[in-house]
Amino acid sequence: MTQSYRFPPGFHWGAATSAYQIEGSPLADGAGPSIWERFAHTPGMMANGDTGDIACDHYHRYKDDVQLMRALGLQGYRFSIAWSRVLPEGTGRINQKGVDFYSRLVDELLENGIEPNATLFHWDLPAALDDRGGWLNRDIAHWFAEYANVMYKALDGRVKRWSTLNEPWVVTDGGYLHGALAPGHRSKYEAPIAAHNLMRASGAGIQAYRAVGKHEIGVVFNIEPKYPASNSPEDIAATRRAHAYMNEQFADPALLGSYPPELKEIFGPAWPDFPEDDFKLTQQKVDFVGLNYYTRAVVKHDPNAYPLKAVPVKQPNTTYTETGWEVYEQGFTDMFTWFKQRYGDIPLYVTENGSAFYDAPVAEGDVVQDPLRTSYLRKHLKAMHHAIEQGVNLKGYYAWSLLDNLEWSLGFAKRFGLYHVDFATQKRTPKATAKFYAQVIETNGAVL
Ligand SMILES: N=[N+]=NCCCCNC(=O)[C@@H]1[C@H]2[C@H](O)[C@@H](O)[C@H](O)[C@@H](CO)[C@@H]12
Repeated sequence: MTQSYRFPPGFHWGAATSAYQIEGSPLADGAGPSIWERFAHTPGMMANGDTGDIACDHYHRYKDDVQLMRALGLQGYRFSIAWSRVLPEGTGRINQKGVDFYSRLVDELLENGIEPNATLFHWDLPAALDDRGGWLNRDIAHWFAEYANVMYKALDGRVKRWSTLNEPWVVTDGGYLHGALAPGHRSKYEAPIAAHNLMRASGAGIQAYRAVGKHEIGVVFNIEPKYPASNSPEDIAATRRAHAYMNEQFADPALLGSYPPELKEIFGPAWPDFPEDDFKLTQQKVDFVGLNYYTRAVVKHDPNAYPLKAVPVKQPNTTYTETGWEVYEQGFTDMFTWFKQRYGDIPLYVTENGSAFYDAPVAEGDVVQDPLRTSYLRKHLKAMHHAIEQGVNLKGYYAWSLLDNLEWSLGFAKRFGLYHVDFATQKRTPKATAKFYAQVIETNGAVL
């Protein structure tokens, strides 16, 4: 009997983006600068000197982009809100024109039968708050709750699914430890403090929602399953450290109210003794958790690797994407199994999954042929279906990304979109993967 890949009735199919990566016009209509506005305009920080000044011009083209979503039959759209568009100084004065943009976007989605899924923070912290210490200042938990309340008041009731943060690991690893992302710090003393305050802020945002919210709120983590390069005790210990650092450092304070012991092992004296009371804030009941999956890592011990003493090992005879990530769909299934075992049967959404491959330019009206991206999607949807068959409480899937966009400091060259964007003309062109995904949605997976 051939395997059926039909998903449960009501499984939710969507696509995802984020504000700084697609909107453009970062300072329009009274918006304040974010740390990404500053970082992108700092020479040497961005590939090819790319910035989010225009990006996909979604700030002006959002109605047309909603029609692209409708053409795929999307049931949901995950977007983020630029904090400094609505609170130019991060706290205090509200910029109503900024709030109005997101209100118009939500209404456009609802009018087209697409469910809005809003992320409050997708890395673009207001620069004014960074000037006050940003994620290193414990007060940011209150600043974030103030911002969250402004958006709950403006959009709740129309937005039925909220996320506090997107991928706090990337914010601290990229923005505070290695410096490759905004705000570009390089300190193993700052990274744990920023990580902890991110989870305090997320907890404060969830608490604020419980007072006024009518629907669902959760938090989004990137998970990258780790596999030892050998059975040596050193490699197994290195894998354990890498797993705790990337996959447990944020979910544990949110869902267990504690940190894994490996973090003190990794950071040593740079790991603060956080007040026990903090975990009463970081640990809040969530309605769902969003998991972003791209790849796995095979890990070996390396005494010179800072600060993990662990490094990834490139795998032979397999496919890697343009961002250097191994195509490994078994890791997708393994991720769900691990998550359920450690944190219990919390409703889950895949809030991001996708791949960057080179896309050849096409003639007018054609479809961009992207077989490697279609293969990645097909393999990962099947792997996700296996997880559901194994009893994982998975409610939906958001493809990353609706559009080719600004891949942060890697610029526009790394293309994850279901739709190709010609950034010189802003023309959107569907890729073959978009057509395939539309069939997946129409048949609820039966076409896989
Ligand atoms: N090494 N390594 N391993 C993989 C670690 C992945 C960490 N980066 C992400 O998950 C980011 C997430 C982000 O939300 C989005 O804004 C980004 O555009 C995508 C694509 O990059 C993904």
